Amino acid sequence: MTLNEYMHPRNRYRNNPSNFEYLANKYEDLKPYVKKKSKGGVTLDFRNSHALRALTYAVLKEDFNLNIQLSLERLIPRIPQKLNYLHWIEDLIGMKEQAVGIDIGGGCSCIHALLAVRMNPLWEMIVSEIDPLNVKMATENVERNHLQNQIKVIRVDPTMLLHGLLDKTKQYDFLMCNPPFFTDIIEAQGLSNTRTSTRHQANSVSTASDIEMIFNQGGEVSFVKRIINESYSYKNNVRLFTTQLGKKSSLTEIVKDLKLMNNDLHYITSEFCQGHTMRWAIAWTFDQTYIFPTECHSHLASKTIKKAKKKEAEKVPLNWTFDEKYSMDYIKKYLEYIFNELKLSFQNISEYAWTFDAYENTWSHQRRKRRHQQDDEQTTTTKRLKLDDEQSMVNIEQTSSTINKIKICSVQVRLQMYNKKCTLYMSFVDGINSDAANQVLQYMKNHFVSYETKIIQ
Ligand SMILES: C[S@@+](CC[C@H](N)C(=O)[O-])C[C@H]1O[C@@H](n2cnc3c(N)ncnc32)[C@H](O)[C@@H]1O
Repeated sequence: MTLNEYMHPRNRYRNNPSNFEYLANKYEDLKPYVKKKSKGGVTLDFRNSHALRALTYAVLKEDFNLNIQLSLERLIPRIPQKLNYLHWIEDLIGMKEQAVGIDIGGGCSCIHALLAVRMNPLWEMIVSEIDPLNVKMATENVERNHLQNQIKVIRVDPTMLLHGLLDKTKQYDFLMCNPPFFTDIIEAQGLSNTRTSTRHQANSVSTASDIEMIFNQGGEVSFVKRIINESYSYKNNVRLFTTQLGKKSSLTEIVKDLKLMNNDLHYITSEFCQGHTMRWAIAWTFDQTYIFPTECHSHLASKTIKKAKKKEAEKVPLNWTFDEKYSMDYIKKYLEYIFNELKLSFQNISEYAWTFDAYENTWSHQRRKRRHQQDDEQTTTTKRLKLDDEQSMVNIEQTSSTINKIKICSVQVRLQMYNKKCTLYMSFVDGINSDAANQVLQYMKNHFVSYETKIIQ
């Protein structure tokens, strides 16, 4: 079973895998490795490291205008899987146009940082690495693409992770990491329990060196636990910490630990799928005002893919994309205008994200409601006049307002900029009317033009 349909929705290879034949005709170095199949079409031997490297070169040049050099003695990155991780980060940080990120262990390719800044031209990346060859090649790859103003490759000591790399006077939007996966050479060679005996041979070659694959003080679990421990010292500097994991068992172990910790960090987990490969991921933050976007949560359970997918479909946030001419700030003003107009009790959770609670339906049948409201106001005035003498008005009003406090809905609202267009996302969180977010969105759409006219006048 291929997992491509579970790739990130913005992953350009999700419905459009690389065309090997086209690439082979265009890129001479790839040509020798692309073979015609007897039944038509072409194939590439993923177990041949030369073929894998030539394909990576071709894909990066063709789709990202990136020229890189890779060593056959080091990890050759799989681009579609890297995109899954990066798009997830883009979602986590709210599609920020400007961001500063950190990549722990950039490898010789420096792939996370190169793709990150290619897709987000205003981002900056700080990349750490312990392996001298990787540092040299990563630096050259950055220079080869003239991205040294945006990407800094820093050689660190193997005992260092965050301490000594991060600057406590600076702010970073995210941290990412693809840690060395294995505990020792036995595990790295697949001789221990990472693959069960019933699983077939890996579909592609691994060119990773020992230094890249092995963290001999406990593999990726220990590596990530160390990052988590050190992250406490930078809770006010880094908004979102993330890491990828090569094994599901590592995720289970780390989550078990996090649950036991009585701490002020909150986290989510997710999976990245591509071809026959799955990777796992975890994101955590100490920012109590931050709400993880719904689409970033884990959405796959290997054995119940269909069920999970259906559930996920129900959770997909409503969205509304605006014309390029509307800035995020304009839409922000509009939203806050609507929240006030509909008397929704709202709270900013970040610059472009809110939650609102509604305790009465103020968006449907507005005219009738307004008439009712006027009637009610008249009755209240009469009551007030009658009761003023008895000094009991306050009590009555307080009692009736608490009696009516049944929550219709809590809704999460976010704005994100992508390709110069602002998109509004709304997700129903809880309450008695699960369609309420949809109804409010409809109200917003219906009143957008009249708001614009009002503003222009
Ligand atoms: C699995 S590789 C990931 C390479 C690349 N980011 C990728 O995804 O293809 C892990 C990398 O982390 C580096 N590394 C190991 N310990 C490190 C440390 N303490 N600080 C920074 N990098 C480290 C290794 O040299 C290796 O290049």
